[in-house]
Amino acid sequence: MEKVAVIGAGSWGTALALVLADNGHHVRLWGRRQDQINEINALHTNEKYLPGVALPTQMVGYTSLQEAVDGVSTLLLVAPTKAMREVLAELRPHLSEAVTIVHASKGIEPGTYKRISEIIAEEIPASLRKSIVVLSGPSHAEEVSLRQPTTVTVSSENIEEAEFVQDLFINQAFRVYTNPDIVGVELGGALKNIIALGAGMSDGLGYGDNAKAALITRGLAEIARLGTKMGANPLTFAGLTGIGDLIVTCTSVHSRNWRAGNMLGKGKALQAVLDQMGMVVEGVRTTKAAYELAKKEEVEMPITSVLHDVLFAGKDAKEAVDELMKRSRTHEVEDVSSLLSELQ
Ligand SMILES: NC(=O)C1=CN([C@@H]2O[C@H](COP(=O)(O)OP(=O)(O)OC[C@H]3O[C@@H](n4cnc5c(N)ncnc54)[C@H](OP(=O)(O)O)[C@@H]3O)[C@@H](O)[C@H]2O)C=CC1
Ligand SMILES: O=C(CO)COP(=O)(O)O
Repeated sequence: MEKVAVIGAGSWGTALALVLADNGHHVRLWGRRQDQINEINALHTNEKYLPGVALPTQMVGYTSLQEAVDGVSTLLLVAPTKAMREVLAELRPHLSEAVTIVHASKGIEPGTYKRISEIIAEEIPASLRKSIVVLSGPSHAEEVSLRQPTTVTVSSENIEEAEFVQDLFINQAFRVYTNPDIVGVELGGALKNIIALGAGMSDGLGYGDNAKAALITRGLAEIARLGTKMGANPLTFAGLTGIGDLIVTCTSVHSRNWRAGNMLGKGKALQAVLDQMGMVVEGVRTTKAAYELAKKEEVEMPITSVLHDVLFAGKDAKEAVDELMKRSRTHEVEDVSSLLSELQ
């Protein structure tokens, strides 16, 4: 059995800690608020983030990073993307030997356009890490904590380390696959949150299932377009961390991105929505990062582009949909359009 420190005691960190504890591992869950950690240790609950869920008694909460990481073989990072660098910088002095570093967060850093594995590689020296492994896929914490059937993918440049992490997590309710395409796995997980905001917005505007199916399908097309430009395997977007996560986030009431989009579609202002959510809505920052990255890389991302304008430039949500519908006609499959333009 392994000693694992889970860094981030929000919904997802707590749910993943529960999977590890179910598998018999020694789990330390780090959070920054003493009241929350007292609750986890005394009452074995985390009511703010996973209401009604009884946590295993062998899961121990810490507010000291030093104590949480002392002697562990594996770190699981589950902080919001915007806090990742700060958490890693705080963590670094407490690491004395190389550990396996897993992350399960979903985002891209605005300004640098770095994926989280790239941020980890920058912040933690190579001598202190055995490998960096990404865990991603269609997996809402609320369902994982009820042990409902869930599938995810782990990805690393080091296949043995990916398999080590697969073995840490896999159980009857939580099935884990491996995929060597770390770029595709991370980008699929991050970019689907943009489309989920759009799907929520479409529902909030009162549009139906046709519109949502269009957003999911054309959303996947633009995710794959940017992803392949950044070096991903296009087939990854047909898998759990691509279409799988896109479906769950665009259609589940558990999705914070969908819920935030829904409120925006009903006319609420962005800041009011974020204040009301009280949980991380990664899609907002990721929209900004992806919009800028797509411009830089000259990749067409029409849905991301109009969402960017709704979130950050005051565009009306209904007008954004009209704009998407009025775009000039095109082929659905890009290879066809490039072939035709070559023939012309
Ligand atoms: N929830 C889910 O089902 C899933 C989430 N994810 C991803 O996991 C990541 C974390 O999300 P999730 O757990 O849901 O988020 P939550 O909103 O549930 O919790 C956020 C957690 O991060 C902590 N936090 C916030 N800011 C900082 C900071 N500056 N330094 C340290 N800790 C901080 C919060 O602490 P505090 O309470 O003290 O504010 C809280 O513990 C995201 O990238 C998300 O996309 C991926 C798959 C599923
Ligand atoms: O990534 C997730 C499910 O796979 C969680 O999505 P939300 O952050 O929108 O809740």
